[in-house]
Amino acid sequence: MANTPHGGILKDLVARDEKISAELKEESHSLPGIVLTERQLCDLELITNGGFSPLEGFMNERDYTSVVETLRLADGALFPIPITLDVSRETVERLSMVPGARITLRDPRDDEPLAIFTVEDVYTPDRVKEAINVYGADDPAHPSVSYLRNRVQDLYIGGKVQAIQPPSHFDYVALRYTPSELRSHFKKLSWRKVVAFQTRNPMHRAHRELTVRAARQRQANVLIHPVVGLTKPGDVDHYTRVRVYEAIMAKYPNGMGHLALLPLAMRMAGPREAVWHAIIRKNYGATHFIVGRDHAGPGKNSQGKDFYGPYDAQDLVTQYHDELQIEMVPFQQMTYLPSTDEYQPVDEVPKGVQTLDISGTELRRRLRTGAPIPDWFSYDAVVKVLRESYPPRNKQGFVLLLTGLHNSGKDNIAKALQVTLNQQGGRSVSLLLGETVRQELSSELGFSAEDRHLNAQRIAFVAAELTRAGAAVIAAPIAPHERSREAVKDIVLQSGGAGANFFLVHVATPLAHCEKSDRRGLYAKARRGEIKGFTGVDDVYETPEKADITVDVTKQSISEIVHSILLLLETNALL
Ligand SMILES: Nc1ncnc2c1ncn2[C@@H]1O[C@H](COP(=O)(O)OS(=O)(=O)O)[C@@H](OP(=O)(O)O)[C@H]1O
Repeated sequence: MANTPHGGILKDLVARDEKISAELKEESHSLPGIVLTERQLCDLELITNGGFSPLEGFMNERDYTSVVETLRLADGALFPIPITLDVSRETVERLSMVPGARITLRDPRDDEPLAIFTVEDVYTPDRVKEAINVYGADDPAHPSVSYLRNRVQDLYIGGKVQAIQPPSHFDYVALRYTPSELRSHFKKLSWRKVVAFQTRNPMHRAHRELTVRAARQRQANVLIHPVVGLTKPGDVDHYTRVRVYEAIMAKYPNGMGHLALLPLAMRMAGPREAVWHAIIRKNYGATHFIVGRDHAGPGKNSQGKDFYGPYDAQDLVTQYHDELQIEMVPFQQMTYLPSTDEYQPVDEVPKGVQTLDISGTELRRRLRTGAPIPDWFSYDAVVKVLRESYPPRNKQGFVLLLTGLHNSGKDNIAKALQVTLNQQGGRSVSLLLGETVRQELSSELGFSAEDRHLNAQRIAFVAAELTRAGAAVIAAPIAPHERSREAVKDIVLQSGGAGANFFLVHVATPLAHCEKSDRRGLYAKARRGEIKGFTGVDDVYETPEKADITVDVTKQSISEIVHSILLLLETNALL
């Protein structure tokens, strides 16, 4: 038997409105619409599937103020996190959002109408109070306070929603359960007690041991219920995590555990968030809920101290225990005992018995360097998934941007490097010579500063896509402007995936040499005025301010230069 939903009734608005969804959809086409943010989309999904029961919409001013001040809705029901729909003043005016107005809420990914919202009120939130009461401090080091200050729009609109359809998902569809679906699943399997485990991190053996132990002690089953909506910036992406969870489910005793994904936008609100998580798990039918040490903690504040005490979350959940009607299971820190090859709660290990642990930082280091991760810590299948997503440096992609004057030798260095890297093997090597790019990608561009910048950005786009797939990219445009070279670096580092690396090589061969040895005669043509705006003749080449390495073919042979670039890669552990 699944647990009773919070407030007694599961507010499955999708099921409630199913009979009129076709009419609602028809109506939505003629209504003004707003495109939701990613966070609002996650919130709407949980409002309409019943995960946020007893909510039936976004909070009006009375509920919002009451939640911020007392952790309760205006009718007294416990609900610790404000669920609000923020819009700009301009939108409120443009769409005439007055009480009674109906508005279509649209999916930001495909513009599909998801719900119709009826405006109850429009109000100005007290952001400072919201930050202090909900997150504990008006400190922008807290990701939700920073979000509140920088991303949240001026006004909140309160009101109920009618569901047209749930947001569509194309990833891990079979693992996405609504509260009703999960409840049916528990019923089908005759699960009476279910211990839910919240996580936003990859799971290893210690997590498996602690959840199995929690379930055995209570003769319950386990629901692994990870968040795949929005988590803390910098977390492991959910694609990787779900593959990890799938791998670890196979390690549970037969029939004990079930994996379901939760499309929640976390707020990292520590104690209040733990109470909220308990309510959500109750709505999904769980009878027990594991609350961690520093549960949903955002890390350090701007003074370098933790935002919340390690047990604040457990204390607050305990405080509301009677109302919550879900049993809190305090997270037990598990540690490995090599002498008996088993895990035990840290506080139950007899004095003098050796224990082993690997910290998160150490694990990341081992993944980065390819160092072994022992069997006692994790499972081969889990490590394999993590290694695929976080390849060690010698498998990561990189971009070498060779910049220099025409005929500076950059093309010859690039080609020689390509051959040398191909000889080493292990990565596919791509060469983006200036002239090739001009022919294949930028044939309509000229040599104005703007066109050169655009050309550089196209190179960066291609290079980032290739590095993300683990390739070595050698790009050799003239790239005469600092701004363009910086742009290439930014694009590669931002879009090139977790392990993108960028190096700037300045081929600083003096102009006189470039010109004298130019067998194609381009400099001569430029001097005669037959080519206008030629770099080094009548157009500027800005010397790079921060090259990783500077080379010059009048001082070194091509093979010496290639060797020094290989040493640069070697020093960075990329070879
Ligand atoms: N006005 C002018 N200035 C500079 N270069 C010129 C110009 N017109 C044509 N070319 C030839 O175009 C080749 C490719 O230039 P790039 O795309 O590398 O230049 S840039 O990075 O966009 O500045 C470049 O060849 P490489 O230096 O061999 O790549 C030049 O030969």
